[in-house]
Amino acid sequence: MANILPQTMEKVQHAVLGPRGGDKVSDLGKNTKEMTNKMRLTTDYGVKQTTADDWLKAVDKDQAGPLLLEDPFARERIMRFDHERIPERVVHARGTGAFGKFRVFESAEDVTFAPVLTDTSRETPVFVRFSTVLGSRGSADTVRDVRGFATKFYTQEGIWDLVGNDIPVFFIQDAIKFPDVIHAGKPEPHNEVPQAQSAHNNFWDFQYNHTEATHMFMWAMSDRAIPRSYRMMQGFGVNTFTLINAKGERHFVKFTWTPELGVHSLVWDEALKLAGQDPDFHRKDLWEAIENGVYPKWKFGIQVIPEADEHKFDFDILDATKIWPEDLVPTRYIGEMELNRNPDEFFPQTEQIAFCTSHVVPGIGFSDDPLLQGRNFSYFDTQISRLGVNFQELPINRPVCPVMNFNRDGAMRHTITRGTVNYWPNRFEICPPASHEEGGYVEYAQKVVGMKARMRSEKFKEHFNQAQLFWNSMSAVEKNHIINAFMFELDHCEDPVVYGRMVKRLADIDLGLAQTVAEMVGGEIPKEGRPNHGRKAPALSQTEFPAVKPTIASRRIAILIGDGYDPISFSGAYAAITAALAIPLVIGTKRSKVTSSDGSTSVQPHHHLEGFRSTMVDALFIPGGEGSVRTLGKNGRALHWIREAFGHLKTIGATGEAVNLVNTAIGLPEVTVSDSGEVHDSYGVVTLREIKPGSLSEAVTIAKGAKGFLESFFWNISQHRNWDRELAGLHTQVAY
Ligand code: HEM
Repeated sequence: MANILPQTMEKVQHAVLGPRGGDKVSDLGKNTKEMTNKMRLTTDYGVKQTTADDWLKAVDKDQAGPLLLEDPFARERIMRFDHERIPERVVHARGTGAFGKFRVFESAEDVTFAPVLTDTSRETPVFVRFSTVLGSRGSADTVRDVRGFATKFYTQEGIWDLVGNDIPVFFIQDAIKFPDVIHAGKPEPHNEVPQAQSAHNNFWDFQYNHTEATHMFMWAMSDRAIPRSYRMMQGFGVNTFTLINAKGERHFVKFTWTPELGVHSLVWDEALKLAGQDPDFHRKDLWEAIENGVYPKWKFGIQVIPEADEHKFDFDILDATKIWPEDLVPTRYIGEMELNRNPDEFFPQTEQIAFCTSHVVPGIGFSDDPLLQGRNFSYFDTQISRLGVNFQELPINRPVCPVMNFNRDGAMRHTITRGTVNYWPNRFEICPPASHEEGGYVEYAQKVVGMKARMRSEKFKEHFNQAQLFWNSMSAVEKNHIINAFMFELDHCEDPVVYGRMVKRLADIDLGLAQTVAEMVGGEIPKEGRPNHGRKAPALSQTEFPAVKPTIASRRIAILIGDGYDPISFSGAYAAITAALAIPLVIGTKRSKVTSSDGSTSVQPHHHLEGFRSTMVDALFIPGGEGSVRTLGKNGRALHWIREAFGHLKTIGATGEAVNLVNTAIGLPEVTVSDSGEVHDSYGVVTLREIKPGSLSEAVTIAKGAKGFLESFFWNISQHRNWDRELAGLHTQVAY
């Protein structure tokens, strides 16, 4: 293969195609309108209308008459509305997205010539869509499911779509199985139940019968499947792609996103409740963070294997049910992405965005991964039925670089191309193919040999080693959560054949796991299992991914108050929470004004106790004040807030009289509280009985071993959840 010089290529392209704007937002500006009160209502064909309320009728002032079909305005409104819906995505139907930017801080030119991965001075606009897989468009955000993490890079060389998930492996090795795995997971065909759930017979029947899914279902039962936020998930390209460098050498590659805020999850009871209490929880969370200027960021990493090393591993590196363990192939972090702008309108942006794994730019290529190759066919094909053959012309999908070719016509064609020819070769030499040097995409000259046969290479047949590796690498808490997930899921399978077999399958991973689950779900308790190799791998447990630096930024912190609250603690905590870029949410016994103990101040709460729930916040603070605490103590919902936050392992802070309230509500001897001017931290319950001037200062440093009340409270919140509480079994002793 000839050498390719990216800089030359870029210069030639500029000369041939003209200057190019890298700014997707200004590109979208061509199609964006503002609505103002200066404008007047018109039909779609531009004629001003005098009413938006009355259909033209045969009518007089005493009698209603029939509507007249002749009214073009009314007909336009109704017919236009009748056709508003388009098919939802066949998978990943529910999602949300945001704009942002991507930049490499370390050039990967040793392995690729793609400027998006080598040019450190370049900022590439992106749009990211996060999603669940199984649920329909109107389903809930917090269900147990894989999350999609799809990134559209608007590069100067064309669109690169990196269509990944928050889990690095997949259920199947060969794309031909995709309809089966999705049918088995979606609602069952006879009654369309259950919605957005894997907890049913068909899902688990398939998992048992299809052993290559074993590794993936372990991930799907882990905390990865119930993220706290899209902002706190890793992303993985999953499939094996290739990178080609300027010398024409090829490397295999896997792509990874790692969040700056750390990888964090909900707890299952919270996820279950949120699905009903706030089905848009993740959607709102991303929106709120961006609106508040707390922009989520991810490091971009690559794992790279030289072509010559393809067969050096005991697994096939083209098998999407396998990870490349980091001790064998370390991740090299080379870039960073920030999401910093919410869409203007959901439908033409987040809904109409269309990702295709087949969209890659020069310097990036495919591998023979049999899942990826099927995906490369499927995405383009599905966009044709969802959006139409001209889907790439839609504003959100069109590249920021020039597009020119002989594709023509089709439903909803927008582009008007002047000239007399629509074919190549033509006598004018219009729109010739680009040469290599001009940036034309050149397939890597890969030698292909083989028989034409429906088979996979030998290493694809091993299905359990990495499922064991994953289980062995989990922390004690994560193992508990996986056990509980199986207990829940298999309890929802009514067919004893399904749960009985699944328990046997678990013995292929770990006998103790299988026995514990079997006892709970009612399957026969296995006596022996497949020997566990005992190996562990770094970077599989999400405890390996704390936030880059301890922070409470963007965390929601509820402050519970009633009339008679202590104004000093209240305002001290409120100011410090705000200064730390977290979100204070005042939850009152009512939403009308609540007055402080000395009558000096009053505050209008954001919500009242019934309207909002502890599930929607990360932590709880209750200031003292005799009257407030007395009222809260008699309010069952307030007590439930405290107990539920405790059960969900959240940090709880209390000062003054509220210390006793918290102590009584939790009611466990193991959880102790402050009885003086000393701050006390017991299992993440942070209390201070006596408030002195300066006890709650606004400037808080978040660091381990903090002594002050807010320091200790914030440090606990920055750790996400109090796992010691769970390890001591305390969370299960409180009713919530
Ligand atoms: C490595 C495994 C896979 C991953 C990581 C993955 C990821 C994703 C993601 C993130 C989306 C949502 C895109 C969006 O937000 O618009 C999606 C949609 C979709 N995926 Fe996959 N997928 C995988 C496997 C497959 C396979 C094997 C097929 C078919 C052979 C497939 C077909 C589809 C289809 C048809 C859609 C809907 C696209 C649309 O309507 O816009 N996926 N996938």
